[in-house]
Amino acid sequence: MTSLKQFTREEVAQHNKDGDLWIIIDAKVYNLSRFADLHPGGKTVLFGDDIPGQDATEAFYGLHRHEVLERAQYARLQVGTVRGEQPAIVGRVNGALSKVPYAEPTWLSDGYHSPYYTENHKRFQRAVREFVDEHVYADAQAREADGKRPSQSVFDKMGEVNFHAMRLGPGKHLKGLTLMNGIVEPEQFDYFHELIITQEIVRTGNRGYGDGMLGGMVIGLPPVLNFGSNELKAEAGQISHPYRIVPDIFAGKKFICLAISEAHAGSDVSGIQTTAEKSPDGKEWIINGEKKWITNGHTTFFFNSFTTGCKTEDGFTVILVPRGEGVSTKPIKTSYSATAGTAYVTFENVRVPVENTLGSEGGGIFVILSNFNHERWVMCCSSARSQRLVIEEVLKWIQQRKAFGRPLSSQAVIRNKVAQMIAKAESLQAWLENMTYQMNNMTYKQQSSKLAGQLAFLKMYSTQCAQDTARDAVQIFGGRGITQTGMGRFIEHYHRTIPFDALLGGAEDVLGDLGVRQAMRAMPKNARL
Ligand code: HEM
Repeated sequence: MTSLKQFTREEVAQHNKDGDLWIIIDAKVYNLSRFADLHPGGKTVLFGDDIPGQDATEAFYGLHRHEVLERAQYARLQVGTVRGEQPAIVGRVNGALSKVPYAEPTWLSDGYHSPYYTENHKRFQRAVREFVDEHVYADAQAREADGKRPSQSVFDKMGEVNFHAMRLGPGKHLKGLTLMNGIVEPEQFDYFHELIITQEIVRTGNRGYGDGMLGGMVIGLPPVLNFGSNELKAEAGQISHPYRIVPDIFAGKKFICLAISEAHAGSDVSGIQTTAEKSPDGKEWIINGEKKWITNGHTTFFFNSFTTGCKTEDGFTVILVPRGEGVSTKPIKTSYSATAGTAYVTFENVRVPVENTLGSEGGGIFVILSNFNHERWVMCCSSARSQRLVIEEVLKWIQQRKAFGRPLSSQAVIRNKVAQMIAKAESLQAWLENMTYQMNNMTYKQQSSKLAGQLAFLKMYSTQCAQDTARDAVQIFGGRGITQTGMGRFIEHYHRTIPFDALLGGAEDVLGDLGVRQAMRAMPKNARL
């Protein structure tokens, strides 16, 4: 910036015609003379009232995100600054907390208090935010745009600080690992640390990328950790055996996903038609069938494994199937996001050792159910945080966008919609933190009996709120809320991808029903009005 020239406003005003066009945006002087013909918004708009040679700050921010000016090809249009003036508008600052009201949960907002978070959680949050902003954010924007899987370099970087391992929550799997460069000890790592990790990833604003970022591992690996043999998991360091997958998965070198649903079976696991039969010598499973809607099934095609639900002689059995002969995947086009790698997975006479069985033969339902509470809680963490991101986008938009000569925020109907969004996001986070505190203080068994209903309700309510918020945000952003580039790009993505949350991990109605049935079971039989 020091080499940039300074101009008076009068000097800038001389450049006001076709072929010699300058404008001022936030005290910065831009030469648009050659760019005018290439401007994505057209040439004529650049010659509208009070634009050529003038201060176009307000007009610019009514039509563009700040990030436009940060892109290299546009940043170089800046030729100087206005003498005696300083740019005041701040864009995204890596690692920083947002100053926009309600953009951060209260525990990260100035002057608020929380009984839940320790100094260690705060330090951890700062480190994770810096990490995500520095190493993940840009990749999330680029991959969501081109529909490819998250870049291997990002998986590798995350592996270096054991990010992938931490996404599975507290537990034995963390033993001996250095977490986030040693900020938190493995024994100290709790569900609030995990909540922080999940909520910070969500801030990239790309829901599909979030799932592409090993969503399949978060649901596919716990059955291996909890029910796989030691031989199958292998200790750190012994990574050469093809089935010893855990250390490689934590390093971001191998991948895993959960392969349960099929064309005939979603919530209704008993409808599964993929079969696993024993070979004549009893040493191998021979697997045949087709799985559908498998998150990460396609994009994590290198060295991946499938935690697969199969129909066996004894009922339903879960088997770890490494990619190999007879396994093929192909992408499914959904309204969601190609980055998530949603796939068909076909098994044709695939042979795996019987040692790859997870849990007991016929005991697959238990293996799958044992995962549900954690999976739903993770989804609540991400849903509560992504709603806050929408609020931040909306608050900025209604401040900078003018309609009928006034900012959108001057319309009571708009303020009312925003009020609903904020009330929902705040109540979700408060409930979520309560649940997280309970998880930290309950045994696994207590969690199963006491939290299944609560988490079912929380997940149901999170996705109901999310859909209301998405719909209202689109109304507020208008056409830009359905446009994949430009000012409403996060809103468009959110609105398009949010129905997915309401289906995965239990559809809303099923979850509500589960919670009430559990409550009825716990009713004192002698209770009367
Ligand atoms: C440094 C100066 C500018 C740059 C680099 C720039 C760049 C861009 C870009 C990249 C877009 C496409 C946005 C998208 O992704 O959808 C765009 C759209 C547009 N720009 Fe500019 N622009 C500049 C100045 C202006 C000015 C001064 C005006 C006039 C008020 C203007 C009016 C528009 C309009 C009307 C659109 C279409 C917006 C929409 O459909 O939502 N631009 N501009």
